[in-house]
Amino acid sequence: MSERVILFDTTLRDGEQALAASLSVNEKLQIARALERMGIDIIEAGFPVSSPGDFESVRQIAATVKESRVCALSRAVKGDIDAAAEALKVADQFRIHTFISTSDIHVQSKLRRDFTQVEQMAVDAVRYARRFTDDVEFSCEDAGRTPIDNLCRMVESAIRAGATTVNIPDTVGYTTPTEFGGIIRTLFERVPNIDQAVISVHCHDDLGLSVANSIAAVEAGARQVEGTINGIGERAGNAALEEVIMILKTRAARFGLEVGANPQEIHRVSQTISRLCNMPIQSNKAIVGANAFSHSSGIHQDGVLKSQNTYEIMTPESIGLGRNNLNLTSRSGRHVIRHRMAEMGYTDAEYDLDTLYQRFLALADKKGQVFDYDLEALLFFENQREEQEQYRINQLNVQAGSSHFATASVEMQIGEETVTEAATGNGPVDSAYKAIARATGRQLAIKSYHIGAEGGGHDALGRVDITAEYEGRTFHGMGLSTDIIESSAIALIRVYNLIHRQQQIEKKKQQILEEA
Ligand SMILES: CC(=O)SCCNC(=O)CCNC(=O)[C@H](O)C(C)(C)COP(=O)(O)OP(=O)(O)OC[C@H]1O[C@@H](n2cnc3c(N)ncnc32)[C@H](O)[C@@H]1OP(=O)(O)O
Ligand SMILES: CC(C)C(=O)C(=O)O
Ligand SMILES: [Mg+2]
Repeated sequence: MSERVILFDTTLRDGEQALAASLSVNEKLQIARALERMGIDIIEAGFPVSSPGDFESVRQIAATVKESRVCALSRAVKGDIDAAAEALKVADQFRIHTFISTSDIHVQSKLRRDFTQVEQMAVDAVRYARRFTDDVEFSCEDAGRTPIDNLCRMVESAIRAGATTVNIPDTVGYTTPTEFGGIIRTLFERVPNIDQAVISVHCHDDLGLSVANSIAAVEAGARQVEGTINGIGERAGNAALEEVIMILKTRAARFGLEVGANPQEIHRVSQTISRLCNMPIQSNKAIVGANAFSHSSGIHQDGVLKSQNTYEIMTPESIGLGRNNLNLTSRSGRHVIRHRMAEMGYTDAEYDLDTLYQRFLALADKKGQVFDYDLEALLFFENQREEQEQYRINQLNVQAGSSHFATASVEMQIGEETVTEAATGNGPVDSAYKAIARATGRQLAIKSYHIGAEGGGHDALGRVDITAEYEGRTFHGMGLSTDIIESSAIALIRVYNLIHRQQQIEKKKQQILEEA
């Protein structure tokens, strides 16, 4: 049997570090479940010591995800490791990932210590983490700029202390493929106990080389690759895992390495993450960009018509595109909806068929044909609704024309109370937002507002993404509807509910502190 490359996804940790607004617990759970369905080996769910919200999402992911191993990050600090272990302990098996910098610049300027002290901190942290689990990963932060003698010394010490995976990050995306592959090769040549741990890599994209560096490392013997879906992450991002997967699959004959993930899930996972993270995908992005499988020029089109492999090294079907040939309309029944959901990987337990079907019919009546992404959008909103208990819109009416102010009236449910308000504004969205703000009694600063379309053609769903600031924190809300004003209102209500939930979490934390 061939060797295996372990896939480690850090979308929920490194990826989330780069978002304008943090994800809610439910959004993180939805992403974790999509990654699990895709067959990712290790899911880094967060950095529990960093906030009560992150702690709670790691805890819930550890309690829910069964097929992938859940991991959490900690500095080489006891309190961080305690928080990670506490959040993860609901799972039967879990990984603690602890790290500390090894490069001269980080050791001296950031940690303000010498290398020997840092080495001792790493050893202590790994030993301490091993008290909670036998799966401990240690990362040498900024390994790409670390003098090779120090790197070899740190890797050897971490393994001796009990690290079962040692990760070599190119934290600032500084190295080139030949250089980075050379570092991994040197570790294999010089570290005497290296065969007692899996060697992992974690590359950043500052010079656009993260995937190339990861592949060079695999060629040199690394057997875990860390990355994120769509390459999101700190600054220019992390290695895009979908690219790593498709390189190892498409060029399987060259690498001869097994990868567990199901590539047919790639398109959907990528779309889900882009939508929830409010991170659009550039159209020419490899594998998941809108143009990745389209052919524009005559000579190419002629070639593809004669034989697809003239210009396609992989098929769109291989990443889960274009598998649906059953039209979904208001004449469709529950069986086909269930069939499509199962094809997309959703189990019956993950949604309520009757509720989804009723919402599907309402959409099909408005829109005609309904596509897979519409079903996913409906499910996404069903999940959001479950969370949205504090603020709800009962009715929203807007009047707008070219010659006068727009007027909006809204009836809202705020907890147990029904509140009615009205406002005028510069346009329909402005007036609706003012009426909603009056009803809630909370003023937000809207920092960005984007309208887009989900799906193609004039009957696409209108999608609105907003970011809004409240008391120094940024929140992201997304709304989808056939009516763009409704989408705008849904996005805003989502933000109000996120603020409410954040305040509940803070309150709970305060209570725990007071009781302690
Ligand atoms: C390369 C990476 O992606 S690393 C992960 C980055 N992710 C994040 O930082 C997101 C989560 N971070 C946080 O929530 C906060 O930064 C916390 C909770 C971890 C720490 O917050 P604070 O205690 O306020 O410290 P702050 O972030 O300002 O500074 C970091 C401190 O940790 C130290 N530190 C940094 N990395 C490590 C490490 N791996 N091990 C031990 N100490 C470390 C720094 O030297 C600094 O210490 P100092 O206060 O003695 O100077
Ligand atoms: C915490 C480590 C693995 C990291 O994200 C990095 O070095 O980029
Ligand atoms: Mg990183």
